[in-house]
Amino acid sequence: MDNTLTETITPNGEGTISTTHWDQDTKPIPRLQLVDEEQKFTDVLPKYMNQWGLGEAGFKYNVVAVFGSQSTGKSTLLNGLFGTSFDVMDETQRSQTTKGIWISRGRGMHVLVMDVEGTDGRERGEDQDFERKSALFSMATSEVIILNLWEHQVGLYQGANMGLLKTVFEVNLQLFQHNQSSKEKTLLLIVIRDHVGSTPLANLAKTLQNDLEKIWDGLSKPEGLENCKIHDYFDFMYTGLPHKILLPEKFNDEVANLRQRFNDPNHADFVFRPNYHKRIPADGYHVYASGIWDKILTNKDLDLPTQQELLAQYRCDEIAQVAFERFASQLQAFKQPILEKGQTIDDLGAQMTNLRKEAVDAFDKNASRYHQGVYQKKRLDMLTKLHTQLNVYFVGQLKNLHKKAISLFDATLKAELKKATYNFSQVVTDALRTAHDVFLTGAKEMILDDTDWSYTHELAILDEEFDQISTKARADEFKKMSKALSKQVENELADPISIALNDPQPTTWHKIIDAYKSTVENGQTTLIKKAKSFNSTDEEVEDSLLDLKREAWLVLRKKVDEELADTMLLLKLRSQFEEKFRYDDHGLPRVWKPEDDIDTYFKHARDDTLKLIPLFAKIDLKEDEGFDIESNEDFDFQQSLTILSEAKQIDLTNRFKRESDAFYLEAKRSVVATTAKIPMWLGGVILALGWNEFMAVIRSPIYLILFILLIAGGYVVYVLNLWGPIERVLTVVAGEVTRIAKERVIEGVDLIREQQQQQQRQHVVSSSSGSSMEMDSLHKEKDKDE
Ligand SMILES: Nc1nc2c(ncn2[C@@H]2O[C@H](COP(=O)(O)OP(=O)(O)OP(=O)(O)O)[C@@H](O)[C@H]2O)c(=O)[nH]1
Repeated sequence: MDNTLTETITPNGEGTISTTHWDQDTKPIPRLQLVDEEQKFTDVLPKYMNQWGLGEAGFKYNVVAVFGSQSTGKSTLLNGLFGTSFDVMDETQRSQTTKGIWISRGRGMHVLVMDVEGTDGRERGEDQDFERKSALFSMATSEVIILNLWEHQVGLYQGANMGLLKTVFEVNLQLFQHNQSSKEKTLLLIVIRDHVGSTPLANLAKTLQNDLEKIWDGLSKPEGLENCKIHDYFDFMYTGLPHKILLPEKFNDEVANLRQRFNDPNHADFVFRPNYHKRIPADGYHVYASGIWDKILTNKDLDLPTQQELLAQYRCDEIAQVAFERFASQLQAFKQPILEKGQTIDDLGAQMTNLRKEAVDAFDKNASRYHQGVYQKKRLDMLTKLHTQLNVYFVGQLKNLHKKAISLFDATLKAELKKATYNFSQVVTDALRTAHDVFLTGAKEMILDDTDWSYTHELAILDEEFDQISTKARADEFKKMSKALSKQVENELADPISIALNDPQPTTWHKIIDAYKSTVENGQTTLIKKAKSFNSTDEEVEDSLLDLKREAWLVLRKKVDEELADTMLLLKLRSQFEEKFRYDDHGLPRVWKPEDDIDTYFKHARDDTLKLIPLFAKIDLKEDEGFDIESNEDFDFQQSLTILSEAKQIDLTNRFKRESDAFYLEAKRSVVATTAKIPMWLGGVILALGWNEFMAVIRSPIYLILFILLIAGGYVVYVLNLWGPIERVLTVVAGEVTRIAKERVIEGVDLIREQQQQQQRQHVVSSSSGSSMEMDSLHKEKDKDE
């Protein structure tokens, strides 16, 4: 059988089967016992629905059930009408054939056909229980009920068929008692079998209709439905069929005609009107039908609309679950690792939209056919569930966008600030714009419709971080600038301070202060220029200028301290002193003569030099009246003016005095040296006394050669500067000789002592016993020796 049957949609929106496509529907159509003799509902209906090609039919299928007394040719009629293969009674047995409820599909049409066990069955005796249950089930699940009647039973108001009809009406009222506004109708197609024709069908129909209304009126109706009419719930159609056995051909022709009413939507008496449809999507039919049967079995109130709602809830949940599982599996493979690695996913928003659309479409496709209230609610639930899942990605991506924007901002700032020239505030503005764009573009792209997702909080945090980064960058740049300015100040101040302090004068400090002022002025000009690019406020600039002044002053102090460190200061004093003491007014070195008054010179020079100590001791602002630098808790200007403490000054004075004394002595000694010359006569005496020795040397060639060698050797030693090595060699040799000589002397002394001890031992042995006097003398001698 072709399961992919095409359908046409009728103007009323319902699908129906295009008969031209059913030509190949010739294979046997499987049938299924829906409810068995044990009143158990089948588990395999979904499988059969698929086999019949109705699994995906949605609303495009119809259901018809047949009702009637046992062995009234119901199965025969259904097989003839729908091409089904329900069991037909064997003429020879005449026993009940249809047990329970059977179902199959009509050949060439999307119609579920139910063959219901005949009523009044001998096999069941008086048990009317199953009749009621099967009627209830058929009414709840079918659009059209075929009622099978023998012609001769028409008018027999008290007959078995009338009991059956009463049951049908009663159960129908039960189905709608809880939802009285519902006007779902069922078509009762009454087929009069073995219609001979002597009584026109119309007359039979009229009689039957009267009977039916009588039955209806006689029903005890539920509360609220007391005045309802039979036509509120039922439409009626009547048809007659000739005797099958006696007029088989006519019977077949009429059955074929009757089939048209089920098959041709354009037929005037087409039975499957949309308002009869139970609105149960084909994929939920088994759940619905089994649920109804379950309710019937457990004797619970069977309320059709509630059943439909329950079915909708069940099926919508099922459909949502399938759609969600598919969505979840797609989502799982959806680059989660990328987000975990801190990277961003391109087009995440578009991809999430697609995934969501796919899931919602899958849900809508099947679930939209169910109860609309339930469907809409479940759809919202599903969307919430999808959004919860997707929100994880939204939040993850937002976090990574945040990181991306921060690192971009940071990197851009760093790169731009490395350049030789830049305008800080411009650099920050540009970097901020770029980073913002990256974040906002990514964040906006991810916001899905119908969500309350927002990135404003993240954006606020991001802005705060941008602010922190730019503030830090600004502070760093300012620090760098201050450092550069300090360096500049240091360089500019170094020479003037050094020069001024090496040539101490009363104006020394004035010169230094002047240098400080001009340096600070230069620095301030630079600072004001740069501060503009930092968008600094006047207050900030003011503070920075003050800082610069203090900074520069500290640099000045540092340089002064270096220049006036103890050794440096003593050096300066000594050079000043030497200048005055050792050089004359023309700057030439003084050669002291005995007549020079060294004491006076020395005193003047020393006193003048010592006067410099108080000059160096404190920065003098006499000539710079009003010069001041605002102090703060870390900086005390007045205190910074003192260079040398009192104690230090005394210490330096003493140390310098000691050093200067040396110059005095040296001067005195140089006078003595120039005065103590060797007198001329002494040369004459030496010449006279050494004349003979000189002549002896000159005359003796040996002496002369030795003398010349001695002189030459001495010259070589002098020229090659060998006196040092020679001296060391001589020292080593002398040391060695001394050592050897000492050893020899010790050896000699030991030998003599040994000989003496031997002699004494011989003397003691020969006198065998000596007097104590002798022993004493011996001991004394030994002690003496020792
Ligand atoms: N007189 C008469 N007999 C018929 C007609 N149609 C079928 N039969 C016979 O009636 C007998 C019962 O036919 P079924 O089709 O089995 O009747 P049924 O109502 O399905 O029987 P159960 O399923 O047992 O209730 C068979 O022997 C048929 O040949 C008919 O139109 N007129």
